[in-house]
Order: sequence, then C-alpha cells, then structure tokens
Amino acid sequence: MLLLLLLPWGVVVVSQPLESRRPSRRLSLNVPGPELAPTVTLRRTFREFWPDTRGLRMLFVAGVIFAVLAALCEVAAIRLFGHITDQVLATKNLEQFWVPAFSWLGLAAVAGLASFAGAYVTALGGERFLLVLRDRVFAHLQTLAPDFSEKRRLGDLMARLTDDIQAIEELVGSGLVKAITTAASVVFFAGAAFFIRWDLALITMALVPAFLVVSKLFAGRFRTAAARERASNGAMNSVLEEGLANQPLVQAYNRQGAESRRLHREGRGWLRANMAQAWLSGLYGPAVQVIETVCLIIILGVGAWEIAAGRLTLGGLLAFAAYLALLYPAVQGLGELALVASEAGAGSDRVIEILRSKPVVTDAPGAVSAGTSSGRIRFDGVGFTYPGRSRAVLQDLSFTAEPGEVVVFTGASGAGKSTLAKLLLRFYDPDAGRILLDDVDLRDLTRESLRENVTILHQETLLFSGSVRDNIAYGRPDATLDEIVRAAEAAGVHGFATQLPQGYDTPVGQRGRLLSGGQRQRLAIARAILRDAPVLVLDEPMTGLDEITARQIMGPLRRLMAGRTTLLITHDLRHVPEGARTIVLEQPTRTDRVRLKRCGVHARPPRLSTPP
Ligand SMILES: Nc1ncnc2c1ncn2[C@@H]1O[C@H](COP(=O)(O)OP(=O)(O)OP(=O)(O)O)[C@@H](O)[C@H]1O
Repeated sequence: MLLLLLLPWGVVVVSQPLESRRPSRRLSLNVPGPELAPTVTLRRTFREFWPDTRGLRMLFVAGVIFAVLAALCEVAAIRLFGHITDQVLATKNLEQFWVPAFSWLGLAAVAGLASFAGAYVTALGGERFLLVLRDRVFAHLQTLAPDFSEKRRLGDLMARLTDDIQAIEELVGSGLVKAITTAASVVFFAGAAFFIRWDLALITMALVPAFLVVSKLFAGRFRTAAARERASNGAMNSVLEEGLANQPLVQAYNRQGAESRRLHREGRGWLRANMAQAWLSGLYGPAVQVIETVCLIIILGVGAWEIAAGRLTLGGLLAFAAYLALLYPAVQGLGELALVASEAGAGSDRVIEILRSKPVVTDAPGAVSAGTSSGRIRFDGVGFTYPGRSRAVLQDLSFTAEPGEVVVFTGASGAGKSTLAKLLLRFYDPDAGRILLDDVDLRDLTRESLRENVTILHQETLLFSGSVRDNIAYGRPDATLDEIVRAAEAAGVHGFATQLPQGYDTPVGQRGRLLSGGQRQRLAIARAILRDAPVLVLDEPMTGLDEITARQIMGPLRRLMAGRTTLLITHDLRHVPEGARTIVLEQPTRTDRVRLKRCGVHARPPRLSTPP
C-alpha cells in the first residue's frame, strides 16, 4: 500500500486514501469548472508561509521529539515480543516471562504518554499557526480597496480564509511534523527489520520501483483534482452566502426554486471534483495493495524456508512481520501527506493570489499625520478613471468646501458622485490634479489620520450584527455609555433604543435587519455624531426612506452637519439645507466619444428645503 512520489523537496510515499474520502464511481478529471488560480510549487508554499511559524517552531520540535520517542518505544516493545516468543513460548519457561512482560508494559505507558503529549503540542502549534495565517491574510485584505472584495464572490473569499488556510496549515505546520515523525518511524521500523534479517528486508525493498511507477501515474492527477475541488468549494460557498444574505429578495421574487437549482448546479460541480479525488484515491489503494501483498507472500515463503533450515527463529520471523506491519501504515501516513500536500498546493495558489494583490493606495514614505483638521477641502483639477476602465469618471473637477460649509453634489446616476467620496477617503488617488485637506495634499497624509478626519454615511446603511450600543460606538470603541446616549439622543435613536427588549444591548440582527430602514439610518447618524470628525460625507442619506421618515431624519442630520464641512451627495434636492452650494456633475453629452466629462459648478441660487 505504498507509493513513492518525487516531490520538489524530496521523495514522499503515497498510499491508502484518507478515510474521509468516499468511494468513487467514475473519473472525470476534465470536469469543466471555474478558472483555476495559477499553480504554485510546494517549495513556494513553504517559502511563503514558513516564516509565519516563527514563535511556534519549538512546539513543532517538541511534537517531533515526543512522536519519535513513542516510535522508539514501539520498536523496543516488538523486540521484547520476539524475545518472549523465543525464550518463553518456544521453551515453555515461565520464569523468563515476567521481566520482559513488565518492561513491555512500561514501554507501552511511556509510548502512550509520549504520543499524547506529541499530539497535543502539535495541535497547539497547528491551531496557533492557523490563527497567525488567518490574521495575516485578513489584515492584508483590509489594506486593499473595498472594490477588491466587491469584485469577487464573498463565499469564495471566505473559503480562502477558512478551508484553504487550513489546508496550508496541514502541510506547513502539523503536516511537516507528521512528515518528519512518519519518516523517522519508517527508518526505525525498516532499520529494525534490517537488523533481524537484512537479506529478507532487502527482498521486500526490491519492489520499491513498482511503487514509483504507480506514483507517477497518480501524482499530477491528484494535484489537478484537488485544485478543482478547492475552486468549486469556493463557488458553492458563494451561492450559499448570496442566497442567504438576499433571502428577502429571493422570497419576494419567488426565486427560491432558481436559487436551489443554482446551489444544486454548483453542488454537482463540487461533487464531480470530489468524485475525481475519490476515484483516484480508491483506485490507487488497491494498486498499491497488490504490490504489498506480493511483499508479504515473499516474506512468509522465505521465512518458512529459513525457519525450516534453522537460520531464523519463529520469534524473529514474527518480530520481522510486526515491524513490517508497522512500517506499512507509516508509509501510508506519508502517502496521506502527499494528498494533503496536493490540497495545500491548490489552496495556497488561492491564498497567495490575495497576498500578492497590492493595495492601489499606500502611505507615502514621508507621510504626516493630518491631526485634527479645520475641515477645509479643495479639489484642484481632479481627474479619475477606474483601473482597467478606459472611460474617465471625473475630469478637471475643482471646488473648495470651507470649514463648516455644506456643498451639495447632484447629477445623473453614474456621474461620479460616490467616486468623489472614495477619492476623498483615498480608496483611490486621482490620475490628475490633487485633493487637499487644510491645504495639504492627501497623498502627503497618512491614510489613517486622513480617515480620522472624515466620516461617511453610505448610501446603504452598513451595520454589524452586534448590539445598538456596539454599532453606535463602532468608530469610537472607547466611548462611555453617557457619550453613546448623548449621540443617540441627538440622532433620534434613544427613543426607540430604550423601547427594545434589551435597550442599548439589543442585537440589531444581521446587517441591522431587525431594525427599520429609518432606525438603521438614525443609528448610523448617531455613530457619525459620536465619531465627531470635522468632514462629513453624506452619500444619498435619504435613499430608501419614505417622505415622512426622510423628514424625521432631517433633524438629526442637521445636528450632525452643524459645524462640519459637509459634502452632501443627493439626487433629491428637496432636502438640501438652506445656503448650501450645489455642484452638478454632468453626464457626458456625446456617448460615442465619451472620454471626458464636464463638471459644472452652478451659480444658481441653492434650493431651499423646508422640512417641518
Ligand atoms: N469599482 C469600480 N470599478 C470600475 N468602475 C466603477 C467602480 N465603481 C463605480 N464605477 C463606475 O464609475 C461610474 C461612476 O460611479 P459612481 O458610483 O461614482 O456614480 P454615482 O454618480 O454615485 O451614481 P449613483 O447616483 O447612481 O449612485 C459609473 O459608471 C460606475 O459604473
């Protein structure tokens, strides 16, 4: 049941399938599936992730030492078994029994303790490594512009942060411990067999080339099948995530059947990928078993011949067979590692793809802190085109918003109003011109200090699944309950929050779905009030609210805007505050040659809103 694989870093033996792998009915390695990320070698996987084991390596070393100790105890125990067979059973001399019997018991106790300790420290190291890996990839994701996640399927990203990372740990962390200890066991058991009868052991080793041939047939296919399984797992998770997150839409549009079919389709892709793996594992086991059986028959035949000729004792043959019986599972263990290595290789492609993605915006080497600014914003001839797009979204946009001033941006859908907010937060840098905060180019400021100065209220209210209180304090986690309540009162949250079953500690549900649209919006306003930044960006704050709710929101919004530089993005000029300046971002007029767009600052008097 063993099979040697030539891997970039040495020779590893593949054998029996992992127990969890299901039997197969057919092989379809050419299953049409999602695009696979480019292949990386195992060497590259180690180069990328081995540094993350810093601080944990002693745990892995301890795991190896304990496991090796347990294997040595087993070698010694089998030696005692041979001794008992020859000196007690064959001679019927019971006096020779007790010392080896108690020694055997002692060895079993030490082996048990060592193997427990080894498994424990290895698991501890592995789990901590997993934590470090996940933190690192997630932290890197956070440095990328939000568009990175928005352009990808959430479920697939989540699969990379969970399953793929786990597969990497099983190779680089606990997998490496297992590889070393299993290789050591192979050496011990094979060495002990050689010690008893080197010629007999050599005969059993003569069939190794047969394993090599079988391995060559399987290795590459294992890798491809694992890569397809990883990719289709991500696709299936995406459908699940989207279906559950959009459940109200699915049910309202009677699309339950369609969503179930979509999941079924992706599930079938996953099934095919798994079956390809199971087919390989299932086929490979019997192929190796045939070779192994040939080995055993040869040993028994030669052993019987040697015993008859008086050159081998029965105890010697039994001990020899026992070493081989332990050697094969050890070799199988190495084989399982080759499967794990295949999966980890596939997973690491996908994780490395994230880690190699560079943030479009970084802090300049000499970037300074913005401190607490007065809130003066100036766009100076700003032009911007999204990466990968040929059409400019903003062209030569210039305006100044003085501290405390409200500037309204309006214009057709797609004119670039929200893009303006993304530039102000430095999710992107403009291709032309510059944006200044208190006369300092945003590119000369650290992003963290810049964002401390700007609060944005998004078009779609973004809430976390924590409590009302957690959501208000999101931008200022150190805020006291008094400060939270004051912000809640100003935003009109206090009234409904105190009516909730657990008051401020009531969970708001996934994305705040247990609250109404107006309540969610007021909660976001309270969050912004508590954050108290000098610049405020309101991106369609009335979206989705009916007229009455919109009017109710106006009071809290006014309190929020008071004293802050406010960029108010809206289609709805009915709610524009008095005295506000209005800038209309215009749609390109000639759609056949739309490379440029005019941005007009309208000198017409601002529209007055008359909220009651
Ligand atoms: N991440 C992105 N990558 C590429 N293009 C984008 C991206 N985000 C927006 N766009 C494009 O940029 C243009 C401006 O988008 P933006 O969201 O700024 O418009 P808007 O004026 O806020 O529209 P609306 O009023 O409908 O919210 C649109 O054509 C949009 O398709």
